[in-house]
Amino acid sequence: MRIALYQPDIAGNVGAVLRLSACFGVPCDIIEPCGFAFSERALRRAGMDYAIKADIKRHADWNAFSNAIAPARLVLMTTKGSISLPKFSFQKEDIILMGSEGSGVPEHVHSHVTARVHIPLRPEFRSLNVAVSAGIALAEALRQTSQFPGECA
Ligand SMILES: C[S@@+](CC[C@H](N)C(=O)[O-])C[C@H]1O[C@@H](n2cnc3c(N)ncnc32)[C@H](O)[C@@H]1O
Repeated sequence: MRIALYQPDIAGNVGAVLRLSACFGVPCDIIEPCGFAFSERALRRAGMDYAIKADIKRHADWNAFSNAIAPARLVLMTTKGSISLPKFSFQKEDIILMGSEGSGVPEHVHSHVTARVHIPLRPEFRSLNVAVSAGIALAEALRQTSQFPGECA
């Protein structure tokens, strides 16, 4: 399992996802450009001591990411997903792709992914915070594939 962030805008959200990544031992791909100056130094300065222990791979853009990860399945978390999280079956090598805070991912990314999955919400609410949705999706994926730390598959 891996988690990938598409052009994240908010440093605090990236810090929260990198903390998930470090705590669960799940590598994190960051698809740039980011909406802020991303660097290990900045993470250290912000006191994100968990985050700097994450296995981070930075990619200059979508094409660089896409070439680096083939042939893994890409599971896009999106409010427009055609299948709901409780009904989706994860596989061990899946990459969970999260959209950017403002605009999710562009159409060409929607058409590139293997599956588009939504977390069901009450109808009057549009979306969750990106780091919260990453945590919910990752927990379900790790549970289904018996990949929580210390679990034997
Ligand atoms: C604040 S939302 C962005 C909303 C954006 N307007 C869109 O259409 O994707 C940031 C990211 O969190 C994830 N997300 C938020 N709520 C979600 C939900 N209910 N189901 C699946 N993913 C969700 C998606 O990856 C989304 O791109």
